[in-house]
Amino acid sequence: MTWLQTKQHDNGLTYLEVNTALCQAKIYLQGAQITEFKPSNQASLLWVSSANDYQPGISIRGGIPICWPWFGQSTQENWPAHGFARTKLWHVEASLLEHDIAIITLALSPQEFDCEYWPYKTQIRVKFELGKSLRVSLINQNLDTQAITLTQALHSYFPIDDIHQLKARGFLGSDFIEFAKGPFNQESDTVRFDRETDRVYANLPPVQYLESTQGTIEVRRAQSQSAVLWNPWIEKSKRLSRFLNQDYQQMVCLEAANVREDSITLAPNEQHTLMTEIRWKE
Ligand SMILES: O=P(O)(O)OC[C@H]1O[C@H](O)[C@H](O)[C@@H](O)[C@@H]1O
Repeated sequence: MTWLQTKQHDNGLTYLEVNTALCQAKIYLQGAQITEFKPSNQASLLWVSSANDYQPGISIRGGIPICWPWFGQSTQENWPAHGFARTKLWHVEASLLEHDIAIITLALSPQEFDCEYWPYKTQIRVKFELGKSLRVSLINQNLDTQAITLTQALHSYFPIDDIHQLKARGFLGSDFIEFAKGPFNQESDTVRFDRETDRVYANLPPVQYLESTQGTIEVRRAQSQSAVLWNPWIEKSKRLSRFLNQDYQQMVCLEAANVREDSITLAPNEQHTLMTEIRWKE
């Protein structure tokens, strides 16, 4: 059996299935969204809601949605939250297996760019490196004649056996904004969860740990000046699409990002790569 297969979900979405000596994974072409990553002999490292219905044109609730070229709500009324890249159809630009590491690059074709939202010539690619760890790089290049400014996030959803027991570590010394208030100084290294949490962190160290009874997930970021930590808790869970009321108990998002004051400005021809790498801590 080949290590890479192209398959189709019953609802029509195309995905890549990866099976190597080191891991199994699924990557949807819509949104360049990885929904499954399981290192061999270890548990899954990504969470997807069982309420998800994999419909064309609708972002999948889980895995790693790509938020681009803006994060959160747009300043423009009625523009989609988290940009347009997460619902567009990407194509496979390259795939190879090197020392058992699967390397797959997806790109967004120029015709998939929505000129209403983004009238600039830009190239974006997502490179997945799948081994014992998962590395995701969002590569932005400005092909325009003017500078462009964008915000972005790799919106990773992680599986947690019980949110009440979770200790998210590695936050000491950072600052965060929450619900339009702050910045607050993060005074302890560990964050615990007992309410809706929706923080944008700045000055955060490059590695955090999600420690729960099933193990510790290590989350690394590079060229990421911000990170978002999110759990919708009880009330917001009821309003979220493709999300069960009790799903908040089993997930947390820790997102490698460049948002708010940490937006990225690219001069003509300039390139920027946002990266996150996740693994089970040995
Ligand atoms: O429902 P979505 O558009 O996918 O957004 C899901 C969540 O994304 C981020 O983590 C934001 O900080 C949250 O405020 C938002 O609720």
